[in-house]
Amino acid sequence: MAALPLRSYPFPPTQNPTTKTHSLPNSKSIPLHSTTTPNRQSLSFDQAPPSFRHHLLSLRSSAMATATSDGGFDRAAAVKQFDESRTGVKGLVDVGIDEIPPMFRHNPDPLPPAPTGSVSVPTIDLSLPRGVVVDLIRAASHEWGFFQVINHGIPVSVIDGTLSAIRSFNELPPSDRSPYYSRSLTGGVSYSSNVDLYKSSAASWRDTIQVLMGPARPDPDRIPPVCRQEILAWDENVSQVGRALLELMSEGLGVGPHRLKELTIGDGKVMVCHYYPPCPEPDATMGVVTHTDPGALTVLVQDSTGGLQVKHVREDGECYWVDVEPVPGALVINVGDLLQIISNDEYKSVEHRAVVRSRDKSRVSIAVFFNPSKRGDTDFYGPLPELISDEKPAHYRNFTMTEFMGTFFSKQLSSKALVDHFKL
Ligand SMILES: O=C(O)CCC(=O)C(=O)O
Ligand SMILES: [Fe+2]
Repeated sequence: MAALPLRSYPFPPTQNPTTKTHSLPNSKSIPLHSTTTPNRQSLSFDQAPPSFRHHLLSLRSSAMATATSDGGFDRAAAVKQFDESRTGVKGLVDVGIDEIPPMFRHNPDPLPPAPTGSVSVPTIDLSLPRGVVVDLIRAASHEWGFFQVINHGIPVSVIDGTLSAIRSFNELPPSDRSPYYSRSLTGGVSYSSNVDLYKSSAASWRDTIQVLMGPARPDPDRIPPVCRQEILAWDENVSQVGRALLELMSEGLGVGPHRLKELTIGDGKVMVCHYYPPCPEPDATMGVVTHTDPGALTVLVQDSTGGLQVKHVREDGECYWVDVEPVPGALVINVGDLLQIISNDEYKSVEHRAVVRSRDKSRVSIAVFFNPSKRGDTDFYGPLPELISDEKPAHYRNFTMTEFMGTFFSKQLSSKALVDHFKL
């Protein structure tokens, strides 16, 4: 049985052959930062140590325009140099760029935003009577694949403290962040920019700390001290809410509250802490490109900046991007591909993305992906037999998690290919 949770987010922890391999930092040898007095200020270029300034300047010129001999833009070289800066997108902002490097430019998306106030992702109050909550969650999971929950039991102060700890890490001086920079998830923790950097056709405006939280937690010393306690506490809190939601969603399928838990969904956990730096050209780039989450269930918390959008087909057949408006204290829940398959399409895994909103404000979001921990060669997943009948035949074939993960890692993020791959 594979011990790893379903995935590294959003893409495989495989090392590009052209990239230097950096081992995870030995936290004992890197400078430690007080967790009680985090540095909440961005480091300006002038404050950076001289060696780092030189490094950032060379990065700036290369990322801004890496010319090929024929005068074209050498994307591969720009990507490599950017990665080797080991300071992420925030490192570019630290240098004071006033336009985004070409490697971050995305083609405009033709899909329009929903007319203001016309539709919104449902917000569900978990303190309502259980039967009501089950019905509301079932309907939202079917129609939207997304919903927000309030009164889930995690205090707003904990949410705010966790988000600000992630911001603090990303706003440490670049030379203090870079020892953590790594694409390798060996040891269960990584900090890097664009986990799919070498696969995507355009890079996104975000940096990410990933932590594999289940079935086993990593050595806490591998998590940067400035956000260590908060990350570990967030795992505790979100796991409780995740388990409660899985029970409610299991009940919503009419198979009793424990059916999804029996499949060990909830025991495999990956936490991804995204930092979207302020951006000089927000409309020219993306925070996260259009994708679906491959796992079973995602629990996400976002700050008040906004930017998460869900693709929604209205009753009249029109398709729009709908903002998942930040609701103070709320958690955003979404169905992943695996749960869509297990539910035989009762619940929908819906495409979403994060746009970049601000020239002068950063955005932080933290997603926890819940997946099965049982991953043996004889552990098959597919539509629950209880949901299959002559009237409702199975829409998908069965598969092992090894096949599921292998398929995911072979696909691009911005597609619905994973679900389609297993369709009958
Ligand atoms: O930052 C966000 O709001 C979205 C992140 C996301 O979709 C993901 O991590 O899968
Ligand atoms: Fe996502």
